[in-house]
Amino acid sequence: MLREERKLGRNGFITSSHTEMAVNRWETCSSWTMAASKAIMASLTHLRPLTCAASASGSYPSRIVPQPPDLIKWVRKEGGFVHRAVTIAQDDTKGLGLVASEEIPRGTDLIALPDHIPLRFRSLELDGENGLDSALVNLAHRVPEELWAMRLGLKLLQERAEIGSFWWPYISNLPETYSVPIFFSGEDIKNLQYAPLLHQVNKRCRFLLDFEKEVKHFLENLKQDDHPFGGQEVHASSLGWAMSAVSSRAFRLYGKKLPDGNHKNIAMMLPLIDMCNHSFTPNVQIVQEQDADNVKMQVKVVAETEIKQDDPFLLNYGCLNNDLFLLDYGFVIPSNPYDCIELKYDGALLDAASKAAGVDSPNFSAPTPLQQQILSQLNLAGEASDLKVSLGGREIVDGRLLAALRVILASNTETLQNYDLNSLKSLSPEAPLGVANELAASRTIIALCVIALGHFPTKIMEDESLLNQRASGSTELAIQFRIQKKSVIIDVMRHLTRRVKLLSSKETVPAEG
Ligand SMILES: C[S@@+](CC[C@H](N)C(=O)[O-])C[C@H]1O[C@@H](n2cnc3c(N)ncnc32)[C@H](O)[C@@H]1O
Repeated sequence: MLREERKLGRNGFITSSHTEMAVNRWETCSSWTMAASKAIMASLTHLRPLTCAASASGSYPSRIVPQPPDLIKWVRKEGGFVHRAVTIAQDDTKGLGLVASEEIPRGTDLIALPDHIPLRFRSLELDGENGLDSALVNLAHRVPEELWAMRLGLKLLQERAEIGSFWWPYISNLPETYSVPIFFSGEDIKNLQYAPLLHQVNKRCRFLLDFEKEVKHFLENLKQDDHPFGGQEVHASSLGWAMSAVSSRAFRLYGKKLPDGNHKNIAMMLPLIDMCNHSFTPNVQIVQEQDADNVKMQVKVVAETEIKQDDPFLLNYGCLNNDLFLLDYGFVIPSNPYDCIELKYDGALLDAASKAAGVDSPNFSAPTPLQQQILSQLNLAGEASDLKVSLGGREIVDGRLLAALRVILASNTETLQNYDLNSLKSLSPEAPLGVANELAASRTIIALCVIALGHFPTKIMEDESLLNQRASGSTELAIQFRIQKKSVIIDVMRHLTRRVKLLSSKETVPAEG
């Protein structure tokens, strides 16, 4: 069957091949914090459509078509259930969202989507090689697993291109543009000031630019009938649009039960349900119901609390740090309790921090065999070591980093003979290796924070005054992101300063002879 195709026009589907590679040097961060001290950044910015005005600060991206069909009506027409109190409304800062038009008791079913409404990549799930999808399946297999959003994105692009697609009423309601950093200008990527995120953005841009070439080459040799996008070219910008649409809206739900009893995770886009915005204190949740044969599945949204009239319906997208919120969803959460900064465990750096904290000749660079053995158990030494550690988040200090600091700063290594790894990793009020050791470890972390802050080229006050000037949406987002990173560091310093004060008051003054 020859399928009718819709032109992949406008937004994200620019036919220009002028993909610019913004090459920047990352000069502000030394290797200890950063995976890449000189990151080459590829930016998709010049593929962004001129009409695009997405930003996190109140101007909303338009939808794919100016007046898309009524999504609620469509879901009902297709056999889904939508509670009469569910309405779509504009939020001040979050784009469109779902709002309650009347009070709703806890436990009420709000939306139910039958099995055929979610948009998923079924032939990929089956690993099928059949029919019209085979070219698409083949392309999807070239996408690394960690970029699962691009796999489903290929299916979304195909449906977007096809006139008469079942999902057109849903797709036409999708935002035309996304505020994720792959679409930032090179300058705004630099404005993030945080190399681990730059590294991720760079990786995604590189992937999209390379994948564009791979897709083009693959499609060149296909017959028109087998072409997944109706003969149309696909560019990095359209691939980026699709990847962002999926990463910011898709859910990974239970799929088929595997022979080992576990369920396969299946990514799917849930029309209407994906209009719910995020909160760490949600009032609705997603419930999945499988039929008896485990073949068909219904996805529901249920009120988790009582919901007042005019309240938004809010889902928790996950306990994520701001790197993931920005990369996948294009927004940053102020005072996010899960935000953290990433550091590399590095002996020379920790020696420097310890010295700055007043420790005499610390030996992070030359641990004793017993210390080395404990570092290996912490996975901070040895062949398969993982040197990424973090500050901030729920843990405040990464347990592995804390344990390593305590162990290396132990003045009497005999105290290590009967160590308990769990108590060494815990920032409980106890000082597992004594008060003096705890003080040295806490002060070293404070010094580490000072060094980390010093690597940001601007101070929070300067950032705040930049925010008060008129900036574009992506510049604002980048500045908000880096303010939050610096705030995480300051919060860790505050926490440890309080700890030092408390410990100092407990420290016994040695009696003079
Ligand atoms: C699943 S969609 C929710 C519906 C979306 N607001 C819309 O207009 O279609 C996720 C997107 O909503 C926005 N969003 C959701 N929760 C947010 C929040 N707490 N703060 C800012 N933006 C949010 C972000 O643009 C995010 O990528």
